[in-house]
Amino acid sequence: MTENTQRNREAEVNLLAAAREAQWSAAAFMGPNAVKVVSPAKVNLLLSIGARRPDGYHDADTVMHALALHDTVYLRVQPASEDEVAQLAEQAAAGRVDIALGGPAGNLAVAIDLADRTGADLSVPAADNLAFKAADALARALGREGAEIVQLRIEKHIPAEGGLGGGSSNAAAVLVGLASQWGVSPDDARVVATAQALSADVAFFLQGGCAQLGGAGEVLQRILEPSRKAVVLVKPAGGVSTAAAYRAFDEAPAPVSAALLQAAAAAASADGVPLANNLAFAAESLLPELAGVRAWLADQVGAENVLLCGSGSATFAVAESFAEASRIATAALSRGWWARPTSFSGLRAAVVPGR
Ligand SMILES: C[C@@](CO)(OP(=O)(O)O)[C@H](O)COP(=O)(O)OP(=O)(O)OC[C@H]1O[C@@H](n2ccc(N)nc2=O)[C@H](O)[C@@H]1O
Ligand SMILES: Nc1ncnc2c1ncn2[C@@H]1O[C@H](COP(=O)(O)OP(=O)(O)O)[C@@H](O)[C@H]1O
Repeated sequence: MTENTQRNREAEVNLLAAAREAQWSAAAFMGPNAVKVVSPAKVNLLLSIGARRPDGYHDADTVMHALALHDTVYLRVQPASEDEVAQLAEQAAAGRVDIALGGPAGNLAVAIDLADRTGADLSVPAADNLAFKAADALARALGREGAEIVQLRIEKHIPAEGGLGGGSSNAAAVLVGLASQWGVSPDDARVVATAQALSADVAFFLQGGCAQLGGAGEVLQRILEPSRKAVVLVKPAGGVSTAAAYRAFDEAPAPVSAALLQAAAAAASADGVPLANNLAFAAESLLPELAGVRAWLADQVGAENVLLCGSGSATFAVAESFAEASRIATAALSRGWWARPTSFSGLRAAVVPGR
């Protein structure tokens, strides 16, 4: 190969890399076909798991609260020809691109760029991403049979397997983003039913703020006044799988006391809800380091209440102020844990207006 041919080949490769990069750049997500969607984290102020049902799920009475900590989902929808989608399907089947095919007629091609900013380097194949499952389910629910390409860029600040609901929140963000692109209200009954069918946490993120949910955790019961307090989150390196936590729970189920449930039911605002989580014991049996995190947080000056986030592995403490939350987070980081100061918020999965 001559020096010139070599240089041309390198230039070609660089151009290809630049074109690929440009496809995911911020500019690619501007314009009428694109939206930016905020995708918040949650904690469960109350998580009261009950009996295992015949369908394998458990009854759940929970009060969830959105946090200011959030992922950002950029979403672009492009009409395409059937040939284009068929070509993408062929390339995906050959393993050349990571694109998932969904919709009622395999007509929806979904490409996902997951940019993990939590330091964990999360990697999920497009077909397994909850964001794809949401796009697929909504396209089916709305009977959208036309060929379309959906491009998603998910900037993750919420650590996975933390009990912070990041994946579910991304799914809710995709429902809301696609609904806006497809001319449907986010409160449309088909969007709500799709969220509920996906999971309890997805259903919550359509509502956001502070809410009490029943059923298996997907049935909205009532809305509570959100808290304005600061929160510190601490998570050790390991995660807890939600399904594994529920399995461990079944080996030693212990109910939340009736008095506590009554106090939660009587609370009109988030600040009046007593903290409780009867999945915590099961999660600690799976990841014993969690007991150490809990004890350490409870010892910190300025940390008022300490509780495991859902099925773990993050733990939260309500802090006296954002400054206190930041100070505790810094101390936790120096112990090698992931930690963030944040606050309770009234956020829900919602399109950011005016872009
Ligand atoms: C525990 C909670 C608290 O909000 O969430 P995380 O803390 O994991 O985020 C929820 O109950 C989780 O909700 P979500 O994460 O949406 O669960 P799903 O994907 O529907 O279920 C994952 C698995 O958990 C088990 N599961 C979930 C919910 C439920 N009420 N009973 C169950 O037994 C099932 O084994 C299921 O296969
Ligand atoms: N968009 C996504 N973001 C994070 N995790 C996802 C996503 N899609 C699928 N997952 C998978 O779901 C698992 C649990 O994710 P997540 O919802 O963040 O945890 P949790 O239920 O503990 O809050 C991850 O380990 C990952 O494999």
